[in-house]
Amino acid sequence: MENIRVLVRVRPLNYRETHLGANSCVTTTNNSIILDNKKEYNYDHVLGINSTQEQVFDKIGMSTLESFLNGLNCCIFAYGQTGAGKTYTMQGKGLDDLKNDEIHLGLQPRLIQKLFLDLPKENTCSIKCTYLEIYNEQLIDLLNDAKPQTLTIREDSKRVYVENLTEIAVSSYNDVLSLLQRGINNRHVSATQMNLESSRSHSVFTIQFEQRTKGMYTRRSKLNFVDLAGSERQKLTAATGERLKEAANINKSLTVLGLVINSLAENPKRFIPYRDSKLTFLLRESLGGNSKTVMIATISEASSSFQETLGTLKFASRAKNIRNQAIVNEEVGGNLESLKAEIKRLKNELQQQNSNSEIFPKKQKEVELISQISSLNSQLNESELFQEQLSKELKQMKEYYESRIVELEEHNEQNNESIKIDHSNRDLLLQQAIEIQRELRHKNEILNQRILELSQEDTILKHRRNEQQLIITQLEQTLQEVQKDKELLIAEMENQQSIIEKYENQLDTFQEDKSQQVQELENKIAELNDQLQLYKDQMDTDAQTIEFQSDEISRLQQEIEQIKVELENLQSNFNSLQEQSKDKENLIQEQVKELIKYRKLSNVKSKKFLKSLKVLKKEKENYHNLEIRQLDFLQELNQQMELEQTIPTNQSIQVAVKQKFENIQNLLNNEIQMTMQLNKEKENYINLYNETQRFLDNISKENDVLKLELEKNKVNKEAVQKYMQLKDEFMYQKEKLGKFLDSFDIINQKLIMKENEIIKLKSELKLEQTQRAKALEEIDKLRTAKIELSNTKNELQQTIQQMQMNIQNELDEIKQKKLSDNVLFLQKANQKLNADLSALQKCYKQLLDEKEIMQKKYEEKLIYSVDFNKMRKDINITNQIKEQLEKKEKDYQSLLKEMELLDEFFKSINVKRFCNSQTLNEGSTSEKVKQYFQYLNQCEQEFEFRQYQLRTNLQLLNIEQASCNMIKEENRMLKMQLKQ
Ligand SMILES: Nc1ncnc2c1ncn2[C@@H]1O[C@H](COP(=O)(O)OP(=O)(O)OP(=O)(O)O)[C@@H](O)[C@H]1O
Repeated sequence: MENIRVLVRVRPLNYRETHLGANSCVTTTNNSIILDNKKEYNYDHVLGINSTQEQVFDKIGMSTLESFLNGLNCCIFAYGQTGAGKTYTMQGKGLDDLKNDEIHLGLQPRLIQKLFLDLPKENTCSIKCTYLEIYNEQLIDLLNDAKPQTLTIREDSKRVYVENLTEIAVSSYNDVLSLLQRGINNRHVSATQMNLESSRSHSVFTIQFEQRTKGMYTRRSKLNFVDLAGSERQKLTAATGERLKEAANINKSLTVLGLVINSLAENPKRFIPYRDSKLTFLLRESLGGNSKTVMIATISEASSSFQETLGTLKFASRAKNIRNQAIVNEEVGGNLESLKAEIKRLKNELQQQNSNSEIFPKKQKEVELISQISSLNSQLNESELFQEQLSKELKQMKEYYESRIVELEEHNEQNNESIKIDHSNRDLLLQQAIEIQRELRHKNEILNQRILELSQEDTILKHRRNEQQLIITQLEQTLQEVQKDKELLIAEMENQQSIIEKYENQLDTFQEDKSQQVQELENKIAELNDQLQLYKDQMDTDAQTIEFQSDEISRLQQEIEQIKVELENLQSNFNSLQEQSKDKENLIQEQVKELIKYRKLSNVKSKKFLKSLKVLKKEKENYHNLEIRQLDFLQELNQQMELEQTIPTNQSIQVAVKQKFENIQNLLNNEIQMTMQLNKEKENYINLYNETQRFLDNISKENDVLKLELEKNKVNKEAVQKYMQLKDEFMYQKEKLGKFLDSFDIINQKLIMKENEIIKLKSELKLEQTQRAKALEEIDKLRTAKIELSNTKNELQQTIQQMQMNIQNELDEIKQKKLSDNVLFLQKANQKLNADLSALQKCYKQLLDEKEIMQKKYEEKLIYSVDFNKMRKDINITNQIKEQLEKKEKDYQSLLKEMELLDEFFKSINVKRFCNSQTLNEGSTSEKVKQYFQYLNQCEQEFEFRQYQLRTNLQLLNIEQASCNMIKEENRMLKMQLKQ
């Protein structure tokens, strides 16, 4: 019996407590705590605020591990106020996110790490883990990610267990760590005012350790790590709603735990209310049962938590008084019922496994099944060997007893013979024979019984062997199914791998295509960009030209405007000139009228002129000169006319001027005619001459005017020319403008076309860009898909690798380590067995030799009793003899009496002989007495000789017995070796 060990750990003030102005209210020594109220509490271990995780492991981890490995059930549970450091002490910090710092590594991972380091080298053990939590009085499997279902606690004659709880076989520290992380992630944790990551449930992580010791002995031990939810005051935690319900349930189960601990501490024999809560029911063995239990009580040094600390310390003190009795859980394997139960359990597991789609546990189950099958196989092999050994033993014993019977028969016969031979000693021999016969009968009975027992054992063993064979075939079938499953899985995996490879190839080709497409698109885009650039450049130059041309247009428009203004001016000038020419026309008309008047007047005057012709004759020369001058003037006029005709003037002016000049010419012709007439009338016309002179003066004046007019006309002509030039220029510019406008339109159209093209290209580009974006998206998607695929592939590969590793490692390690290694082990064992077998064979040979010797002996002895039946017959005969002997016994009895009488007589005779010898010596002996004495002496010698013979026979028997014992010992040794 051993008390629960208690370790108290004090947590330093945290930020919140410091912030709220709390002080330390705890003083610690190595194994005591002194509170502010000066009360001292003593425990097995006390760790102060500066304690490390390593110290916790050193204090309780090492010893617990040692006990656990030695086959004792162990339990470590952490109790304390919420936020006092239970989880920190048990698990450590950051265990759930793989960032675990070595320093903060808790007791649990440290112990597991050490466990795998300390495991026995021979592959004779298996480790399984379970992880559950009790949340709101419901049991939840933390290792079953698929469907969180509540579990039920069951109890059988041996143990309390949780039905359908996931058990996972582990082979390394990392395996356990990942299970822990898996469970921690599934656990109910919430933030409360007291702790940001407060455990809202009690968690129980169990490691089951099974170790096969020598032969068929199996040690099974369990190690529970119980991280209790924190005891808390609702006021302090300010819990409401769901948190309040959780807190109520936590406090309720902790109260029951307290009651159980109180009851156990006070009187463990009275009723203990284990069943009042799931926690206490589950931990029944750890509290007052078959377990080495350690309690870790965590407290805060804060004065604000004084009441909670006091409560925890009192609780720990009570727990310290609980006494447990841990025993090594070792049992002999190979029990048929247990094997059957195991097979049933395995079948159930297999069924469960089949219904379970998860590959990993399936594999584990498979591995477990294989290992269990192999262990069953080995057990069966062992039992077979054992059976073989037993049958050998039986055979040997049979042989031995047969030989013994023969020997005894021989003895009997010898005795009988000796009885026959020596009638005189027959009574003695008869007695010996009776004894030997009795012994023989007894031994025979024993032998028969043993034979019966052995045959019964044999039938049982055969039956058992058949059953085991059946189990093995069933298991082999299961194994085959499992292997088929495995093959199917492998095929599926290979299929998946090929699909993945196919996908990968497709992806690669698709990627290549896409990258080619992208490349093409990029090239096209680059080309389009170049074209666009070119168009842009062209557009820029076009825009520049347009700008320039628009400048030019505006300049030309300005010029046109100016020309228009000038034209308007010219038009107005022209209009004024027209008006002037009209005026001149009127003037010429007036002059023509005047001329007509003047002609009338001259007609009138001609008469007068004729009269004065004579006067005129004189003046003829002058007139002739005048005529020449007039001709010159006419020529000049004609020239002017011609000139005027060449000048594109107003038609009406020209016509008017022409008419005027024609008129003037006609007039002049008329005048010439008239002059001619006047020549005749020259003299008459001298006056007229004067008048004409005046007229001519007038005409010269008019000519001057006309000259001026002509000059003016010249100016007009220049203006007209300029106008025409300007017009031409205008027309040219207009034409140019038109052309330019046409080209502008063409350019515009081109530009529009280009713009359309650009828009088209832009839309194409956009399309391409969207396509490209889509393609890029697709590529991205594909990349992500590829990454996902590659991740999946990697995962799958990892899973495959892991599975393969698991299969290889666990099939090659467990199957080939446990199976292969077991097989190896078995092979080794087989080799050993073979060696043993060869040794046995040698022994067997030896035994055979011995048997041969024995047989020889037997044969030798068969000379005496040919066979067992004969021997039996002999026995019957012996029995008959016995009967005879019994008859003779009576005679013998009477003889004995006679002997006694004789003895007495001998004694008396001896006395007498002594006396007589003395008397003989004295020379007074009769011859008859002497002879009688001689005979007696002979009988005595004979008797002694028989006695000696019997003694030697007895010694021989003892030697035989010793050799038998030796053989037995050897057999036992061999059996032991076989068992090993
Ligand atoms: N000995 C210690 N040294 C330093 N920090 C500690 C110690 N013990 C606990 N802590 C810190 O205190 C906080 C609360 O600890 P923890 O979660 O282990 O408390 P708990 O008792 O498990 O609480 P609950 O019952 O609410 O789950 C954590 O941040 C932890 O790191």
